[in-house]
Amino acid sequence: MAEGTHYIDKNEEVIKIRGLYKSFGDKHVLRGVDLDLFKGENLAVLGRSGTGKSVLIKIIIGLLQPDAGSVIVLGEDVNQLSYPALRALRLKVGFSFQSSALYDSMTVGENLAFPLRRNNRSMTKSQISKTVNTVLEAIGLPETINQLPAELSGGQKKRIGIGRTLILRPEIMLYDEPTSGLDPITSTELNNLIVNVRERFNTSSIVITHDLTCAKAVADRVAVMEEGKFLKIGTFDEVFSTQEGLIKSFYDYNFTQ
Ligand SMILES: Nc1ncnc2c1ncn2[C@@H]1O[C@H](COP(=O)(O)OP(=O)(O)OP(=O)(O)O)[C@@H](O)[C@H]1O
Repeated sequence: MAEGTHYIDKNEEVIKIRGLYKSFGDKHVLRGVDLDLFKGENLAVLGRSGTGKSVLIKIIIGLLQPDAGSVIVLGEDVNQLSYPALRALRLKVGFSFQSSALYDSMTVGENLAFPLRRNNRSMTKSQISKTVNTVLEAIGLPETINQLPAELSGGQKKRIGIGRTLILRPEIMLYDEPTSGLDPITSTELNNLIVNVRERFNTSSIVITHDLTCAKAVADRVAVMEEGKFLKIGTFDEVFSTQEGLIKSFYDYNFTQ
């Protein structure tokens, strides 16, 4: 992956998951998930559709309750928090939706300002405007400030979606399929952005993706999920140096077609 000046602290887990189980009726989705995200780390979570990646993310941000196991985020046990404490924690965990989830009737600038207006009521207009400009510059789209989402390309929308998540300065970023639906060149730009975000905003991140080029470009470690647990976790080369069937087929599908 791209080299930077970041430092990964392997003594500090910003997310620590142990023994996580979740079923819906008789459908056992998570079956014993253990996972650490270290401070400063970018971790890619790979897995086929329906293996439980989104369920895992929803449990991390407290939108779903697990049946068993523990999820510690920034030192707090997500399942034991009161609603106000959970809300406060969620402000430190930015979730960047696959769909970008922008408000169509608002300009880019208004979309970015919206989370600040809602969550930082003490900020002045000029502080909000300054913060919006800083983030727009960081994501490389300052010229779009007065545009509507409908006027943006797919790649630009994804960048603005990421910007809107960054505006609250989260400590952890969760990216859901950041490159899905994008051409290879735009995907590369998104991958570079994810690497730059870590450098500039000191985030630790989980990147959910099917795109191995993305995983290779952005992640320090990759974790392959299959049937509700992690089959293998390690550097890209460690994980994909195997001849093991499922992992090899994942690799072949991405790189040898
Ligand atoms: N609220 C729910 N009620 C019932 N079943 C659910 C619920 N949420 C998820 N599931 C089931 O859990 C399984 C895992 O879903 P999940 O969305 O986590 O998969 P995924 O790995 O994120 O897939 P994809 O890559 O397609 O997004 C699926 O079979 C899904 O139908």
